[in-house]
Amino acid sequence: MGCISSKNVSCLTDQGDSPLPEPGLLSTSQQHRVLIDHSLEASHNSKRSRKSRRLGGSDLRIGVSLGSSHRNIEAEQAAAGWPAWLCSAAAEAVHGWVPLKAEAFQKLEKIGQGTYSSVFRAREVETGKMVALKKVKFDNLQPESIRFMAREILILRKLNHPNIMKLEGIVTSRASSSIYLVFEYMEHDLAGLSSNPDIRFTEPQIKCYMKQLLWGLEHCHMRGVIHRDIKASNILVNNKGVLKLGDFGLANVVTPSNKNQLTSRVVTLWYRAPELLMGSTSYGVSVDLWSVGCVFAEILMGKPILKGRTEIEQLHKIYKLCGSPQDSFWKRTKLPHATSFKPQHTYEATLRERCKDLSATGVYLLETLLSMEPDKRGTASSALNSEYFLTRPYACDPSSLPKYPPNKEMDAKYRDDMRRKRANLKLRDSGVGRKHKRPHRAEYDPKNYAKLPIRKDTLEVKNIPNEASRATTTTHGNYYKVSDLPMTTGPASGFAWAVKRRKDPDNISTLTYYQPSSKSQLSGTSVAFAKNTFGLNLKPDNDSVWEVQGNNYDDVIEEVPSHESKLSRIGERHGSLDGSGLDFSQREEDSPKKTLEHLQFGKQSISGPLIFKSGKIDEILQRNESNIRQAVRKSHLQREQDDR
Ligand SMILES: Nc1ncnc2c1ncn2[C@@H]1O[C@H](COP(=O)(O)OP(=O)(O)OP(=O)(O)O)[C@@H](O)[C@H]1O
Repeated sequence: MGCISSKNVSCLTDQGDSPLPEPGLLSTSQQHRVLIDHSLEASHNSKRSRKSRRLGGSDLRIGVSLGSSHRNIEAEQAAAGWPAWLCSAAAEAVHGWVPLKAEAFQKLEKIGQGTYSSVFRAREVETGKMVALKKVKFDNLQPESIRFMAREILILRKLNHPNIMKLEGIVTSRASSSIYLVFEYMEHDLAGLSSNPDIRFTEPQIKCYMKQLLWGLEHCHMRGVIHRDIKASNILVNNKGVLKLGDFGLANVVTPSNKNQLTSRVVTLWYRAPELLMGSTSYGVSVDLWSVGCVFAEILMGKPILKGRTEIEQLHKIYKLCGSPQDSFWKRTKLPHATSFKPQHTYEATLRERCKDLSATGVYLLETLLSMEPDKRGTASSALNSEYFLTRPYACDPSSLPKYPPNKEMDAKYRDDMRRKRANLKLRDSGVGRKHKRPHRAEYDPKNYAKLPIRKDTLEVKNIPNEASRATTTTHGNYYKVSDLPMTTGPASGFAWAVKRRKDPDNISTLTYYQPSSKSQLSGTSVAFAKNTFGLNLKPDNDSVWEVQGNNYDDVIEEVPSHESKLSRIGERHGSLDGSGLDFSQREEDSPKKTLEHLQFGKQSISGPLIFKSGKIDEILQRNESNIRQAVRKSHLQREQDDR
């Protein structure tokens, strides 16, 4: 199976010079040849590609860079069956391929729900082979979101390794506004397996998974690809014990010569490296190594090790686990938010205590991967050469791994939900919600935002579905139900800003809104706090609420948020370290229309730093809580319908 090259097809299928080949089966090597032959070579040589490299900072740019006869290529692609919207926005991604037909697959059950996609198990009719179909739907066919997905495709086409999820083809039809990416079917993901109480991995098994993960990552890094969303649910495992790294939706390509800035709004919160939390825009592949460390700890312990709900809580947990950085770090660091995150006192590392069962070589590797300083994390190759893998017990063979019943993050969530439902029936009624739900990269539903009656004069947003918006939302894995939220800063907080905030009586039990047009009105706390307390920029008819710099795709592939754009996110904020800080965020998924209406507090729109007294807030929050629940229910129902 697979998309076949429109150029190679004649010799493959013996159809002479037929310009319209039928999709068919290709051997792996043929498919590989197709991938190498086309697309990327073209993109590297094109003028447009050089321009976008200059503009945006990656040597892999999405854009039409197919040489002089762009129109011809579009026509050729249209003739091959690609929809016009796809050819015009992302010709490069599908260049040399022909689409697979929907009828070639029998769609079975839904097996995964991502932020931008639903994943289904399906059977290839002709061969009976199981595949995973990742349905990517484009609201309004916005070119930015199409090109965004195109980058994922291009990166997948660039990679070819047994431990990297292989893109086998693309299903689409001229009439449809969505496409299906076809992947080999994987029975499990590491989130589902490691959280299953019935499964406890042995050391050889853990070594086996870790080695495969590091091999896959080494392949990416050697090709300049930073994954930027490594987490247990993006690591898939099949019944032969083969592990594959998936979901390259946030990946980007960096080269040594490429000095452009990257966005720090990447990687799901629990797996996010400290330098990203501190706002680094010049990071490298070591952010992936940090995430690998988190995954390593997760499969050792059977649960995620750093489950922060806010950026600041995440860093606090990191300090408590790995120790806070030395004074010398704070003196020399130039990370934009470092001072906001400097703890008042130092923390000793507790990693060794928490990993008592792990061998010394394992602890050493884990400590290396979870080094606060990126350049101490080593590389995927050095990790593979570490003593951990070279000492007994050695990694087992993948084929000797037990066969588990299908187990995915989704199954784990279902298990959790059922357990929670049973145990928390009463709590739910009194408004207490989930606190540590596994974070997704993003959790918002643009469709619902689009209809909001937001006043243009008070709220603004720039163009959206691009990497920055997608990345920005990564932090929305963390959310509280609003009525849970403690409204004062607790005494245990050790961070400078939190202490400062306590000294300011107006900042206790208040909500401070940011008004884009009046920076001077930010409340007395640090900007770092304010930016995440409640920044909201909205546009009346846009698909999203995230503001990013630039609205040209090439410009925004890597967002470097301005001061203001950083202030413009809803739902992400610095909470207090002890969880007692002011918090008014909610899941994006949980906060569609109704929620936002209520963020305006009825008819009162947000037009400045509004201060609410705490008593009122409780009342408002309770009202919001019930409205949020209603809205969530509606949006889930809607999503279910859409998926059908
Ligand atoms: N090839 C596959 N085989 C089986 N299941 C898969 C496959 N690819 C993805 N899934 C399942 O679907 C889920 C979502 O897929 P994916 O992560 O690619 O989507 P996404 O929209 O990028 O998600 P997220 O927002 O969580 O990053 C995965 O966690 C996994 O459980």
